[in-house]
Amino acid sequence: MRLAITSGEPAGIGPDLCLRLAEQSWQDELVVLCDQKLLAARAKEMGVEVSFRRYDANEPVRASQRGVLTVCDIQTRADVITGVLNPINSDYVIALLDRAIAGCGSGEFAAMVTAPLHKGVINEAGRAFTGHTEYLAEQTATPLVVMMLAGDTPHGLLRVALATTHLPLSAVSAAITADTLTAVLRILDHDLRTKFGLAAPRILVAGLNPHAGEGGHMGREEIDTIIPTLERLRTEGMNLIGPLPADTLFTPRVLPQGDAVLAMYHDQGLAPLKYATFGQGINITLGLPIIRTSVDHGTALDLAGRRLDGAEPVADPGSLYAAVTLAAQLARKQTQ
Ligand SMILES: NC(=O)c1ccc[n+]([C@@H]2O[C@H](COP(=O)([O-])OP(=O)(O)OC[C@H]3O[C@@H](n4cnc5c(N)ncnc54)[C@H](O)[C@@H]3O)[C@@H](O)[C@H]2O)c1
Ligand SMILES: N[C@H](C(=O)O)[C@H](O)COP(=O)(O)O
Repeated sequence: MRLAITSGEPAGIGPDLCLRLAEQSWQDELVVLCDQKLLAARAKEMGVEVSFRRYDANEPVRASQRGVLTVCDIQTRADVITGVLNPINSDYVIALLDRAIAGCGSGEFAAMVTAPLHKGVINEAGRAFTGHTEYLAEQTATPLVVMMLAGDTPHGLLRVALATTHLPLSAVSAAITADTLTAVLRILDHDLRTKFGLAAPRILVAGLNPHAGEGGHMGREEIDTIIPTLERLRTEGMNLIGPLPADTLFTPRVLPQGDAVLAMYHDQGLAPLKYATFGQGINITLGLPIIRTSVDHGTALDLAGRRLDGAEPVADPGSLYAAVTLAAQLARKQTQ
């Protein structure tokens, strides 16, 4: 298998983590999409010993050797200062994504894995951009996709999908309609079956309001939208539990009752997930025609370029390793 790894924001930890993929060998060919000059400079800064092999799409797919990084060289638009954002390089970040999406679409790559980018600096460069998830949906002409993050906790694997993604909190209620909730739950149920092999996935659905609305006394979204939608989808055979009060949903007694949680908005679901799994979890876009996984963290500008000599904390590559491993598993499953 050949997997594309986009290195993300050049001033952040994406290039550092990509370099650290070469700390082990991989069964698959990992092709890092990055400016090779930037990787060489960052390796020097971090004290990493690695050699680079230029990617050639016409060569046969090969396993990745420890100590060697295969690089699809795409040049930054301006010199990179580690830890310092530069809007001029936003086009470069987008070019990495476009190259990976095109390669996944043509079959050149079996999957894409994304290192973190910085949404703010891309907007500052004049491009409306809310995240990989939404960009991938747009670029693959997919009307709706679902963001799901997952990671191991002491109580078992936790999967959290989101009914809404990157939007202001003030816009969340209006975004939760019967139609969108229905579409999100259909994608989640379908992909839990097909991608994760769950024959009858049990989905714990969070309410939106405190105490799931307290019978309508603390908000009506549960009564007006969520409950009727869940009832309708249950008649189609979906195993849906809820709406449950979100504050006690993420507790060891409730979580084992489901295979995944559907949270109504970003921080409702991701705050408990990251509390339990940060640095080791993965992000996957469900409902896409291509396979895309990602890390569970952002650009961590404060950690970029740190030397690996143990003198100070460095970015943990665990989540990128987990995202690559999952992408390869899903790609393999798809070809079986
Ligand atoms: N997949 C992605 O592209 C992705 C995911 C999350 C956030 N972001 C973006 O990243 C930017 C910065 O976001 P933020 O500051 O909210 O979150 P962040 O994850 O970059 O940083 C939050 C904290 O976690 C630490 N941290 C992050 N990754 C780490 C790692 N691998 N190992 C050890 N510590 C780590 C940071 O040093 C910081 O203290 C924003 O633009 C955000 O939108 C991108
Ligand atoms: N919501 C994600 C998180 O908090 O980890 C993150 O912002 C990444 O989103 P995209 O994969 O859509 O860029």
